[in-house]
Amino acid sequence: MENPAQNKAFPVSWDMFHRDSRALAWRLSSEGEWKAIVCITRGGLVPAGIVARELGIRTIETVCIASYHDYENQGELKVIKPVDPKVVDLEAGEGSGVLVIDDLVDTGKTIKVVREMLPKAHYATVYAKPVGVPMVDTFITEVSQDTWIYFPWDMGWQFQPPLAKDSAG
Ligand SMILES: O=P(O)(O)OC[C@H]1O[C@H](OP(=O)(O)OP(=O)(O)O)[C@H](O)[C@@H]1O
Ligand code: HPA
Ligand SMILES: [Mg+2]
Repeated sequence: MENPAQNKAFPVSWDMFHRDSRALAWRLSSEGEWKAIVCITRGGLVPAGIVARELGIRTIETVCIASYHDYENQGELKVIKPVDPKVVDLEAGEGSGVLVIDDLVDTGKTIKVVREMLPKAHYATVYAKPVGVPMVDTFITEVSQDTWIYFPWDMGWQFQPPLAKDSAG
C-alpha cells in the first residue's frame, strides 16, 4: 500500500550501501571501542556485517523486531527475540560497551524499544529521517521525512522508459 506521506523515493544501490556503511564504520572508529554489536533484524544485518568487518568486532548478537508489516505502513511493534542477557551484562551492564546497528531510523519507535533493553549502548544507523534523529548517536545520511528509502535487497532490475515521449509517435 502506498503511503502518501512518503512520496519521494531514495533508491540505494549495493555500492552506495557498502560505501555508506563503511563511512559509518569510519565515523564510529573515533567514537568509542565496543565489545559487541547488536543488530536490529532484519535491516541491521547487512550494515552490522560491514561495520563488524571494519572494526574487528566478532561478537554479534541480534534483537529481532518487526513493525512495517505491509511495507510503507508501520503497524504494531513486535519483539520477536530479545537481546541475550550475556550481551546486556557485558562491561558495566545495561548495554555498556555495546554498539547497536540498524539500517535506518524513521520515527525512532524501533530504537526506542531497544534503548529500553540497552540504555547504555551506542546507537548507529546508516540513514536517518528528522523525527528519528534524536534517537541515534551516530548516522551518515539524513533524508527528509516524506522520503521512502528503497534498499538494494528489496529491489530488482527494471526497464526505465525515457523521459521524453517517443517523437516518432
Ligand atoms: O524508526 P522506525 O519508524 O521504527 O523504523 C525503522 C525500522 O523499520 C524498518 O524495519 P522493519 O520493522 O520494517 O523490519 P525489517 O528490518 O525486518 O525490514 C527498518 O529496518 C528499521 O528497523
Ligand atoms: O524509508 C524506509 N525504507 C525502508 N524501510 C523503512 N522502514 C521505515 N522507514 C523505511
Ligand atoms: Mg528493521
